Amino acid sequence: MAVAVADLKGKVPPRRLPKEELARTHKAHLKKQDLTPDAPRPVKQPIMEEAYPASTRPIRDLDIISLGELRVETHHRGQGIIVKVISPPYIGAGVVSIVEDEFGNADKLAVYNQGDSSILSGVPEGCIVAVKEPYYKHNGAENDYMICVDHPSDVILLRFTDPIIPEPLRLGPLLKSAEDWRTAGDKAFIERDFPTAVFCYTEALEAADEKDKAFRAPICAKRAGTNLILCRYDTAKADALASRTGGLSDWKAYYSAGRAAYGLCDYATSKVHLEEALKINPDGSGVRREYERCLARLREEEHGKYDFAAMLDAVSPQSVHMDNGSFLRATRVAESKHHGRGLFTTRALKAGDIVFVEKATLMPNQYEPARASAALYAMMVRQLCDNPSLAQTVMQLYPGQLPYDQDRHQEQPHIVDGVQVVDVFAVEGIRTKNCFSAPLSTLEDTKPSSPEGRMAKGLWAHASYMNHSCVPNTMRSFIGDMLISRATRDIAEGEEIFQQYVPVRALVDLRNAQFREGWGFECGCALCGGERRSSSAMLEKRKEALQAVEKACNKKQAVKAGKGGVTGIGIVPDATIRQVDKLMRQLEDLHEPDVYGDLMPRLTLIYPSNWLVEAHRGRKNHVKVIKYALKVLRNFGFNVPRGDDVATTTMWEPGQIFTTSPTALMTIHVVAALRRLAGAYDALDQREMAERCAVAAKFGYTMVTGFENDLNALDQ
Ligand SMILES: C[S@@+](CC[C@H](N)C(=O)[O-])C[C@H]1O[C@@H](n2cnc3c(N)ncnc32)[C@H](O)[C@@H]1O
Repeated sequence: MAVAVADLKGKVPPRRLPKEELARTHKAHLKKQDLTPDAPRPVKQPIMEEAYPASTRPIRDLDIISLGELRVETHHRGQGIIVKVISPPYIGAGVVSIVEDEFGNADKLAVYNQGDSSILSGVPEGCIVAVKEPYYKHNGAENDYMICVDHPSDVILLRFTDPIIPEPLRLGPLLKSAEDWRTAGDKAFIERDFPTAVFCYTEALEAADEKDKAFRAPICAKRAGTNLILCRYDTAKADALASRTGGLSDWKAYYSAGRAAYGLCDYATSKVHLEEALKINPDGSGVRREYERCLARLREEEHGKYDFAAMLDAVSPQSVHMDNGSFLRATRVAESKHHGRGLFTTRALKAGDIVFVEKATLMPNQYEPARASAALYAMMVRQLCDNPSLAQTVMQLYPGQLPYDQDRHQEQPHIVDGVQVVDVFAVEGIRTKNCFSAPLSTLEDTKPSSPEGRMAKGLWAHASYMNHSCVPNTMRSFIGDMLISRATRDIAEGEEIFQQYVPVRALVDLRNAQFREGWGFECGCALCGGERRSSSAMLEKRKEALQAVEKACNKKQAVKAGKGGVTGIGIVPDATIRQVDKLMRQLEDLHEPDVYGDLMPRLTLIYPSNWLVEAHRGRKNHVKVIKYALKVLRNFGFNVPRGDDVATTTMWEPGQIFTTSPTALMTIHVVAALRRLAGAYDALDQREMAERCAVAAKFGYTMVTGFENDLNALDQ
């Protein structure tokens, strides 16, 4: 009779599939395996409800148990297993292999989240691995269980000579000498099997005499080069420096170390190494080129000056990783009164100024919405395993609530048993709380013709310290993997800077539900704080009034208020316009003066006021276009003239709205409204006002797209 799985939790199963049956089924799976080399490997994203911490204990501190002692649905804290892999791998979202312990017990081992740079991404047959604090899982079918490894640092590839390996599993050295391992490494390198090459070079170094510098140095150099190819920059740098002999060829060691530091975006260190290389080899044109490139990055870091137009030219769907440095020095991380840490200015900034420009810490070139999140997660895990210094930066970011304590503020990389500890649940928490969606370029994305939703997901570690506000003082834009943050109003030195995590919903309760759900906070910005003072009866009335006015607008063609701002809606009957106007006035009356005053944004009114701009534009009623475009600006919280009289509306300076509106919300729709104003003033022969509005629109468009651009892009 089958035993209920729930009854087995925490117990050794009474029966497991015998080794022969495991091997037979595995073979059948292997036969069906699709080994198309370029097919994207599915990613097993962690389920946060099942979160458990990565092992942080060295294998030598754990009690080694046999497979026969594994208990179902249990994390074996304080225990570990050592097993030999006795089957080829089945490669899917993870790698499934059959393993055997020293007593001849066999089981299935599923290893997830190993990157391609690791030899364990394929868990080769014959290798001996230790699994630290394993989880033993019921696999669905009767008597079918599996050891599941989510955290990549929980499985360790043991060296064949490691004394921890029990006698029956010992193979003895596979190759006889350090020279043999070096040759095997060279062969693997030529075959482009880089993880195996690194493994063999490591074995060669372990087998070689510690004092034999002449033998060791070239192997270190080869391992450095291989690690550079694998983007394992920390070890590449260490290997490169270890390959120095004090001779003339040391320029190569410094050159490789410089390139590795460049790969880590540590341009100051890169410069130091490249200067050493140039001292030895002043004529090396490759080194000189690399050095010049490094100096250009340092200038960007120092001055924040970029050729954005050239960057835009360089970006393409195939090439999104820009060769640029990050300008971060106008901001710094400090404690925030809103939550944890925040970003603060180190100098006063003017509206429109660059606040910071940051190259993505990690951003995969994946713009398919269905794949973008998984691609970022997989990249984070892989790169963090491969580069401990990067792990140190990323693991300090806010991970949200995990069911266990996680040591985030590490002074040093957390390396145990020679590998960086990577907790995949913490990584996933960090991803969800800190990542941004990024179009290939914001400029392209503002064009009405650009396709919807083509966004990559990325992580910008510095920007991650920014807290949210619904009426923020900065806005972000993208060119490839570069994030550009600009001030939307004047910001004093030492002021906290905020951004909108997502475009905010008009109704205070709906948008806060989204913040609670996505990020676990209630927004305390001026707008949310103010709107919470409205009675719930008033909130309800506004909701109903908004629905009524939206319904009236949508009776005719909806205003396309999408990415490119508002686009035309053709000729709308007078009666509809009158009805929308009336409903909008009713909605306006539901905004209490003591909550909204003259300048607090009234987000529910933006859609109908935009609609009325377009409706009057369709009828060439320029006076009304001006009236409603001014309302759009007012509803975003900008300080603009009130009233219907066009004469009074010639008495204002559109360029100043960005400096006189302390709680305004800057969006592409503001640019669109300024543009409509320019068009209407022009049609009314008020050239100077038209020009001023056009200049203000262009200024706003710089904030939106990150750099100066022609407004005509909005018509494409
Ligand atoms: C990207 S992090 C921002 C940096 C974070 N404050 C820290 O200490 O690392 C996002 C998290 O910050 C918090 N947060 C952001 N904006 C907030 C706000 N306006 N009020 C309260 N908490 C906020 C939320 O917990 C959110 O999940």
